[in-house]
Amino acid sequence: MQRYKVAVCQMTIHQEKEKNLVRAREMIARAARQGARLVVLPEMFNCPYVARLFPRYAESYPEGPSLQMLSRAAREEGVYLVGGSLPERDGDQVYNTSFIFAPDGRLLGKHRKMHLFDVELASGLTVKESSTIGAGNQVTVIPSELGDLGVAICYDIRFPELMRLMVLKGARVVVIPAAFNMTTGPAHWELVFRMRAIDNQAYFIGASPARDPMAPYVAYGHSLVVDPWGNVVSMAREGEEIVYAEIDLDLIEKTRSELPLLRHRRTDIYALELLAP
Ligand SMILES: NC(=O)CCC(=O)C(=O)O
Repeated sequence: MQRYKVAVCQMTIHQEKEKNLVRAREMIARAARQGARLVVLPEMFNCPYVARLFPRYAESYPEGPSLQMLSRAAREEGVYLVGGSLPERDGDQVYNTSFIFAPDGRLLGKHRKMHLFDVELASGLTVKESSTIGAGNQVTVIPSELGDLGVAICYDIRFPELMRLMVLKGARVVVIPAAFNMTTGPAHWELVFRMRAIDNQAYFIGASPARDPMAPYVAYGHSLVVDPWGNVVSMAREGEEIVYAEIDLDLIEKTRSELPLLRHRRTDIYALELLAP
């Protein structure tokens, strides 16, 4: 499929998990009715973005209610679904994980956030994801008829090595469930998505929660789709909404043939090496 519609669901996240599942399900249905083939939810879509709460909301695959809902929604609506992320329990460990489903409800793959957001910003914002969750160690690229999908989570986008590894593994559309905040969002959100798209000549899609000024962590919003030339094709404002964009896979080839950055890399001089399996 060379052209298709993507829908990015910028949903408000509530304390109650059940409310989040109902809202996500409604938005997926609405996106499908508008003709979206790929639907994307934000980071930690089923729980507030508060590290100490992650274990309480954590679920295991396949029985977790959020995971059941995602699989069923993908099947009932006939869409590819990047289910944002949620706290995933695996034995004693919890991860910040994105699960990706096919239109028949099958799990296509998952990405565990690789770079944990542990920061103390001068604005007063302190986050320590590593206090409750573990880091993933896999580069995630999912073959699909929509063009191979690279998936990473929020802070992961700041690491150009990971983005480039995904693209070298074939990713043409990179999907990033995310939740930048009111300090880093205005400064870096749009820039970093545009820059990664320009570097890699691929589509970059960022899905944020809607901004809730009363939340313990205030998300920036501004979910967006950036094309391989670095143009912002579509961008949300701060409130709850679904933004749509057309993905045109031919534009990737066109951009790469006009400006062959990937071919012009001096791999005789430097290398990017994947050390983990
Ligand atoms: N949830 C996150 O990883 C936040 C990352 C972030 O805000 C950033 O600036 O990077």
